[in-house]
Amino acid sequence: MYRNIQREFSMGNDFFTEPTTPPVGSRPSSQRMNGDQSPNEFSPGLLDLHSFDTELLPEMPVPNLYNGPSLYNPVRGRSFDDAEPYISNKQTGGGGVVPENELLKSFAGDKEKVNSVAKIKVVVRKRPLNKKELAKNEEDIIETLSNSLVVHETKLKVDLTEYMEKHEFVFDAVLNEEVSNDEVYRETVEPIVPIIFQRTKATCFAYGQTGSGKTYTMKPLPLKASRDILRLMHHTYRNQGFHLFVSFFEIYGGKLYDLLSDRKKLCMREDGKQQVCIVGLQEFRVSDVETIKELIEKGNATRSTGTTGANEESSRSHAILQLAIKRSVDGKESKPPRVVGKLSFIDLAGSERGADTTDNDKQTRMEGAEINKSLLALKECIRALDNDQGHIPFRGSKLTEVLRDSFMGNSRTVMISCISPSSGSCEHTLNTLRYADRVKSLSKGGNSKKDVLSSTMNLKESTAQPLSSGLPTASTFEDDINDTWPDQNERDDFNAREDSFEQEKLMWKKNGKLDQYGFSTAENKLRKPNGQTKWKEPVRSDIKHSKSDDDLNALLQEEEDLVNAHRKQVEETMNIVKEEMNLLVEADQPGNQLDDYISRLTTILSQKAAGITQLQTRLANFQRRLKEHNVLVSSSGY
Ligand SMILES: Nc1ncnc2c1ncn2[C@@H]1O[C@H](COP(=O)(O)OP(=O)(O)OP(=O)(O)O)[C@@H](O)[C@H]1O
Repeated sequence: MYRNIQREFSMGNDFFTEPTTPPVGSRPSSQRMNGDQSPNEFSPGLLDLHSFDTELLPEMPVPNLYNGPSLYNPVRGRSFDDAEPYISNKQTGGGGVVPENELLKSFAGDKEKVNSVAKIKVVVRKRPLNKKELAKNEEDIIETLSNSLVVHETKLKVDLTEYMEKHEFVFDAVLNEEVSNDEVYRETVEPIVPIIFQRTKATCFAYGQTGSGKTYTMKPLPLKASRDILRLMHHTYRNQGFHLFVSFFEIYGGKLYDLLSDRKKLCMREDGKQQVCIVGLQEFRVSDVETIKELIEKGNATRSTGTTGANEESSRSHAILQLAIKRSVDGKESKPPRVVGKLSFIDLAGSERGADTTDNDKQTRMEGAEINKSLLALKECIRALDNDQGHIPFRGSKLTEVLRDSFMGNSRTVMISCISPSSGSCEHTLNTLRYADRVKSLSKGGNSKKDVLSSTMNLKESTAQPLSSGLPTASTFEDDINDTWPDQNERDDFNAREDSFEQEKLMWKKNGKLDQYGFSTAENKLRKPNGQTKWKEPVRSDIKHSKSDDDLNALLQEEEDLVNAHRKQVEETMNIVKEEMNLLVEADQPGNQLDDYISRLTTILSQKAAGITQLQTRLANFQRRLKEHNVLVSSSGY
């Protein structure tokens, strides 16, 4: 009776009203991966923080890419050294032919279609079995259909015989192992490219266990998106003062590092208007694809990697690549351009880091804890946004703090859940799919509250960037600090610490060796939890990180624990019920032993009661904690 458990989730039919690409089909995986293939494509991805000026632009016309011949030549053979931060506004030459891009074309002149792009889209991508998995005779347990998939989990009965449990999930799209990166782009990012010219911020992130294909999936996306963005800028929006900016940074162990500036440590600050700024982040103004490619390659090469049992090239950091579209005010280059829209790509660290770190050192375990915290907080933020919750728990982690403005207002989110097909990864795969499912099931499409939030938050760009200077945001943020930090001592203190940090970095460069993670040893000492950083984070009177943040983190963790305990209890109950069924069958047999029946039934009932009581206690404790923090408004409110 309980051999097959089917979980069904309804699919939000709210994504594209008229998909221009046919649903990507799937077959049982006959095709296997020929070893660990390295993508022959470059770059991974990343994110941004400058809010944008909602009043800057009138309603923009929806782009029509196909007016006139292409002047855009993506390859210009420019070396990275030529790419100064803030590259001058050279038009590209050449006569490359713009390939047909059906989806972008379909947006032309149809604002309704722009609005119809759902707020949240959840896509699953299954990779092929790799060499190691094949060598271990691991099986492909994922059966994919057009927008659903079934996980075939092998389980053991009490008598140790095997049985199959099926878990079925439905998402906006399911991409099987035969789907190319081009198709992934068409399904995920391409639909949102045109709307970032419409004062929209969009975020695309990949989630999944180590080695599931996040980097492989994310790498090509920013470049493909840049191509389409430049195409729009060079045709539809030609001579309209639009510029494309690229930045690339990572969050490692809760700290920010600039991947385009020698892993320079960055500070994230929030001003009184709750606008988030990254102090010192280099932004490069770009006008051709080749330069973007070089920047992305440089960032990827700088990204932290470490070795784990699951994936030797495993990434321990969240990498955030942002493409910002800015526009000069009144088309005049003398004034700093303002952000119109932004597309952020986030290649998240492996989702199971905590579980994978038992054999590693303390620092690795701490990294795992930090990663888990941020993934949990990310889910909570998406959930809160779609639940119309007044309070969005951005401060649950550095990742969500940094993403804050990308989730506010007229935003779009695309989540790509990457999964391994192998039987050995079944548990992690189910966790990934449950995470994706929770994000999806919370998505309701339109959400008026978010728009209310955006207008009340007064989203304005806080880090004006001088068009002519080519300077990164650091210098301009100083002005912002001077404006918003009334206390001169605090400002001096902050500046002194920044100077000291820069000097120390020079010394590391001179003397230091890089450690296995690509960090200098000196930098590691700075980061070590026991040694504590040599200076504290700049203290701002209007930033309250302290207790409320800790409380929030603890609550988020408790909630996750409760859900896990519930899941475990359901599984245990099912096992017990199976045992009961067997007992009843035996009781019907002639000559059964009454004593045996009574004693086994007693045990079974006690087990059931104990499980329920345990869960009730945990639930009551959690409800009490929520009430203490004024989170729970009704018994079903959270
Ligand atoms: N769809 C795919 N087709 C072919 N090869 C793939 C695919 N997805 C992943 N791979 C290969 O699997 C290996 C692991 O992928 P990848 O590095 O992208 O994993 P990851 O999820 O980013 O891992 P980590 O979290 O540790 O960084 C790589 O060798 C990659 O080339």
